[in-house]
Amino acid sequence: MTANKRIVLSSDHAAIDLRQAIATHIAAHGWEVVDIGPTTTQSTHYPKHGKAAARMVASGDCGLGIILCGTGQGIMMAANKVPGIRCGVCSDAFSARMIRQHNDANMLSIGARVVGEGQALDIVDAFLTAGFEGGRHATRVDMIESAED
Ligand SMILES: O=C(CO)[C@H](O)[C@H](O)COP(=O)(O)O
Repeated sequence: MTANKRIVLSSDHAAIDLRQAIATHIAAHGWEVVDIGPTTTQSTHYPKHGKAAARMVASGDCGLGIILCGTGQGIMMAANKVPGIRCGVCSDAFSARMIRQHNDANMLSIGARVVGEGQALDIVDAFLTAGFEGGRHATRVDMIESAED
């Protein structure tokens, strides 16, 4: 669990409807949603949306972030270029729980062309209710965060 209950959401054009469904769902569960768009299905470029959301998490403005594109892959790659971001793509709830418990992920990426709304909401719930376990996993996360060799 994170103390900062502000969560940033963003996507590209492929995931507008699913992003809005997720925003409604998590707002109903006590999260302060910061939805930075976009709001239309006009074609756009996922890297700028992924990086914008990632910067809000990296700065501490938001405790967590959820980002989406068609597969979840491209926007995840862009977010992970921002220092301090650990973002995983998940298509199942088990993985979403584990990226919090073992990897201390601070962002979740979902593919709107991969999973349906019900599955996506299960993934989001798993991500938001799990907490980092620390211990041996902290050693490994520190290794991720250390300078590349
Ligand atoms: O999944 C994505 C990136 O990983 C994008 O959503 C996808 O590439 C967009 O494709 P298109 O411009 O054909 O809608």
